[in-house]
Amino acid sequence: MLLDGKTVLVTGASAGIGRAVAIGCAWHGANVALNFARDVAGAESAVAEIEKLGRKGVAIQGDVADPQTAKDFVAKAVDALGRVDVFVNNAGICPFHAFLDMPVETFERTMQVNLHGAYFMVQAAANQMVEQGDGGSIIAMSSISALVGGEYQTHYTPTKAGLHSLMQSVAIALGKHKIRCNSLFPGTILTDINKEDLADTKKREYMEGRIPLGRLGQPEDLVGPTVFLASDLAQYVTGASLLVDGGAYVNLQ
Ligand SMILES: NC(=O)C1=CN([C@@H]2O[C@H](COP(=O)(O)OP(=O)(O)OC[C@H]3O[C@@H](n4cnc5c(N)ncnc54)[C@H](OP(=O)(O)O)[C@@H]3O)[C@@H](O)[C@H]2O)C=CC1
Ligand SMILES: C[C@H](O)[C@@H]1OC(=O)[C@H](O)[C@@H]1O
Repeated sequence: MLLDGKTVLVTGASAGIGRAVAIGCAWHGANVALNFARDVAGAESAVAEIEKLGRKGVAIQGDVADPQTAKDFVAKAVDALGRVDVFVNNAGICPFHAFLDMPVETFERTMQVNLHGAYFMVQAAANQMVEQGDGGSIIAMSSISALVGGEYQTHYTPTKAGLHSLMQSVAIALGKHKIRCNSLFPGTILTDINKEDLADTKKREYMEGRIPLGRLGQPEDLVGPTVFLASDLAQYVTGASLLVDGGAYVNLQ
């Protein structure tokens, strides 16, 4: 199995993409520690799924916007599972809002969760990998939004571009430690984050119509790309990004 014997940490894994990726990594052989903020039942059921696959799973609660959460998550994951081979920075929010009257708190919270939180999480995971001395893989759940704009996402798209920029810089900083750092760029994936936005049938049909593969994404669509970047199949891939969008980005006209 591609992730046999590896320990994977995933942030924001009580629901959506993070949950699918955590369970998917276990399916491919990994033990998994998952971070979440509020959804205890979601996190516990993800651990139950991981254990059903015969792997170890542990759920650790913490708000990634607090820099201390990063140190605590990595320390508790190492206590429970022994080490960190793969770190998936996935936790994120996207409270859709117009630009001209964006509340300061919405802007700041989005930055703190999506970008500041990622910075300290990646730093904590990288320090653990450096201490272990045998490399690792860091994967950021960035977005197609790192490449394109969104009218109601002016606070969000910069966090996704920033996340990819962080991966590019840490790929250089951590290369000497054999730690690879890459970004995934999901397109529109059906999860709670956009449930309300896509409840608008006209918008949903427009979005679907833009996708050459003919459908919006499901959280499970991110499992294969994550496992690839996590595994030794990607041993010479670092500082890279991979679009997982059914072809939406290239469909201009
Ligand atoms: N869905 C999409 O179309 C796309 C999503 N992405 C990115 O993928 C990632 C996952 O999104 P998605 O699965 O759709 O979203 P969901 O809303 O379905 O899930 C978000 C997850 O993040 C957790 N989370 C939210 N805030 C925090 C926090 N402060 N600290 C720790 N955990 C937190 C939630 O946990 P809890 O509920 O327990 O708080 C939940 O487990 C995000 O970074 C998003 O930007 C990128 C491109 C497209
Ligand atoms: C939440 C949105 O539906 C989703 O988030 C992203 O990053 C994608 O670009 C979509 O806009």
